[in-house]
Amino acid sequence: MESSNGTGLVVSGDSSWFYEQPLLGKEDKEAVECNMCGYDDAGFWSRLVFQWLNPLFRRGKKERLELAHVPDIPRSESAELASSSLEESIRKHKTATCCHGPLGLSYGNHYQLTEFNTLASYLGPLMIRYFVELLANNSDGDLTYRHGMILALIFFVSKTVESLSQRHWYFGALQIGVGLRAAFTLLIYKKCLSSRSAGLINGKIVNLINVDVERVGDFCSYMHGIWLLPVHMFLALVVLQRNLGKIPAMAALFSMIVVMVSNSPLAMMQEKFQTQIMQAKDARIKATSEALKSMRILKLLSWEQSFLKKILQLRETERFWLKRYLYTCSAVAFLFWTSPTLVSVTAFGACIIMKTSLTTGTVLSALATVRILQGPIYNLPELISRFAQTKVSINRINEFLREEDQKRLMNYPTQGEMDLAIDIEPAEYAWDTSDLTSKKVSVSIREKVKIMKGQKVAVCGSVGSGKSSLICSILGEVPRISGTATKVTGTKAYAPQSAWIQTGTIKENILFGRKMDAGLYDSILDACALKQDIELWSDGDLTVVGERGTNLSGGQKQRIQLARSVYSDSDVYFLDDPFSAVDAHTSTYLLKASSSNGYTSIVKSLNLPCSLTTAKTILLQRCLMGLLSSKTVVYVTHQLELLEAADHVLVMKDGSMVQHGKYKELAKDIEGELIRQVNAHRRSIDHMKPTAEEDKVAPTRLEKANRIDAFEEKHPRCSTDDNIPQQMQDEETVTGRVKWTVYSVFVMCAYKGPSDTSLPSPLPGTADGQQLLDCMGCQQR
Ligand SMILES: Nc1ncnc2c1ncn2[C@@H]1O[C@H](COP(=O)(O)OP(=O)(O)OP(=O)(O)O)[C@@H](O)[C@H]1O
Repeated sequence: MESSNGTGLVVSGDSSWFYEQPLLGKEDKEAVECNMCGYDDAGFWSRLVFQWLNPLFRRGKKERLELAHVPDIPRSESAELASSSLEESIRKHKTATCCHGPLGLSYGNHYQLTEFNTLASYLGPLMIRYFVELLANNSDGDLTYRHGMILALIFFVSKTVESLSQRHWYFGALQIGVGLRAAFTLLIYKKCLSSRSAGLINGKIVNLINVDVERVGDFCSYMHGIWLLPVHMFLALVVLQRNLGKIPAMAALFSMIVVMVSNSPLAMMQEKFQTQIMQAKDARIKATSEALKSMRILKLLSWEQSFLKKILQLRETERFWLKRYLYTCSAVAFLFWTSPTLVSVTAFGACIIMKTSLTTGTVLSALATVRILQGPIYNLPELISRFAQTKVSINRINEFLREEDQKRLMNYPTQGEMDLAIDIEPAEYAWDTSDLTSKKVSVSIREKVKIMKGQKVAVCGSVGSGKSSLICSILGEVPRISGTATKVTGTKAYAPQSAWIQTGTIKENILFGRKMDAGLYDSILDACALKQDIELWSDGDLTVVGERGTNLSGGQKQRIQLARSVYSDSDVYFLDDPFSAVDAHTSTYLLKASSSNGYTSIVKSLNLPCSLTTAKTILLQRCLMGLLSSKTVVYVTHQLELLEAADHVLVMKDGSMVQHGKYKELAKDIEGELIRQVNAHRRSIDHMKPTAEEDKVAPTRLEKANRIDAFEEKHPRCSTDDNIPQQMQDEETVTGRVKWTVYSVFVMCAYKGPSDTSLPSPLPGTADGQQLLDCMGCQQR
């Protein structure tokens, strides 16, 4: 059994899940050819020295590299494979913290690589002493020559092993990181499709993918740092003890610990400033996107200046924290670059006190050892903080992946219920379940309601009475806090009140990955009153809509979304006031069309005062009686004239379903909520109706519609839809080197002139100078 929604994402009811990404571009032939020559075909040597990348570099030398030129990911590294093994592992261990499980083999190789790298890196400092002593001895002879050659060979082999193992270690870490990122992203994506309350956690999902998954992936590059630090310290102590003796080695160890400890508060400050920066950034991005989204309204109301002021204020706050963060970074960098000097001074100081004799060989060996230790010492606080952050992220992902699935709520008809489409059970639902002690019930259903296949169910109620929430509850989007879940049999299509449009052509948005059926497509365009819009655009249904349909009117978006839902050919339809945003132009067209194709009787019988209301009613009527006549449809409507035609009416008041049944039965209860609403609706219609005198002078609605239409035909520019940009403008990209003027403008803007440019990095510069002086001093000695 299969379930789909208005977004076109199709979910199968069995254990296999599949996804449609209809708007993704197709790969070009050249790209496919180029992708053949990748990592997969590479032999041992090619992989060892990364020779398989050479064709790409050669191409990059000749022309600008495009994404299509980058070799494809090998099958063994594909997201599908990674996610299925991760899923399997999570199923076995019942937690996402076991994410290393499926990647165990790669981790095993990794440990060996890091061990090789660490051991090889200390061979150099250990051998320097012998090499210098050999050169200082100056005694010639075959033995010295042979010793020299052996030492040189050891240096060469150790450096080669160190370099290759380090490259493969980093490459492997990135591979694991990217694999984990892809696997987790796919799992979260799958979970979004099956999750019971995806609507509520949209922001959370974005954070899970953007922040948490990213963090887990990044941690792979750092994960060995924690266990490697003691190994580094042990090896360094061994080398120092051999060269300088026990006490200077202990003094060096002490100063290493001091550097690490003094690094910690700085790392904590960095973390705190980073949090503040992120909060300030969130606030600025929120305000900026709000302003950009409503730019037209801002301009119409001349609010540009006040919004600009608000955004500048937020930028100032962000800059404030960024400045502090960068100063802390400078202090950390200072500590990083001076730590070898501090450790060497302590070690050599201890040597002087202990009167240990120092030779050029021992000094150079000790300096090289301390230099290697610099990285692990510096990285420790960051490693600890990353470890903690990654643990939090994995827990968050774990929690999300363990949430209840929609799949479990899907029900299959039993033998006696073959004709049952929706079985609404008494239950309570709440949008916000964060505070369970004072939970506010959003939807309350007190009685069972059985809806049979093919029935049309109208949901009515005043504004904010919970009609949309009821639909979402039936769909399982609102968390259930008590009672039994509603069962929906068959595939579902949902058209929400606020339309969702994806960037692409109108046609792609309607088909949404399904095969083209010209007859059905045409009849859907007609039923959803989209034909006249498509005729207006020069590219017809191939017109590209902007991001989230920015160049479409609200009514057009709603009708495209409805067309998509109808095209999905589902069993049960949930339409949430699908024509709430019908525009005047469409209503004019519909009224005109209805007078010529048999809908005049409907128009007259409804006796509605306003062309918009009439148009909405006709549209809904056309959809329900036409294309969806054999389907089960639950629709929210404010057109109470249509309630009589519905097989079942659900009446909502203050979040509760207060009445349900056939219209005629409900209408008998003159004290009931339905009659109260119908009367209020009639009163508002009467209020809008012209008086008898006005009627004499006023033209009929159809005449009026025809006049408007004639005017629009004469003056096409006045049409609401005519000024839609026909094509999305392609983003302008410039290629080549960044010009020096760009750097100079940046320097001038950022630091108010070149004189200030050295400000952010004077300390590391000093440290470098110190290092240089140190080495020179050593040479002198
Ligand atoms: N996604 C949501 N998250 C949290 N609360 C929501 C959400 N959607 C609706 N609500 C709340 O549920 C209540 C009922 O809103 P709902 O949209 O269901 O009413 P409605 O009858 O459909 O209104 P309208 O006629 O304007 O469409 C409101 O108080 C609203 O704030």
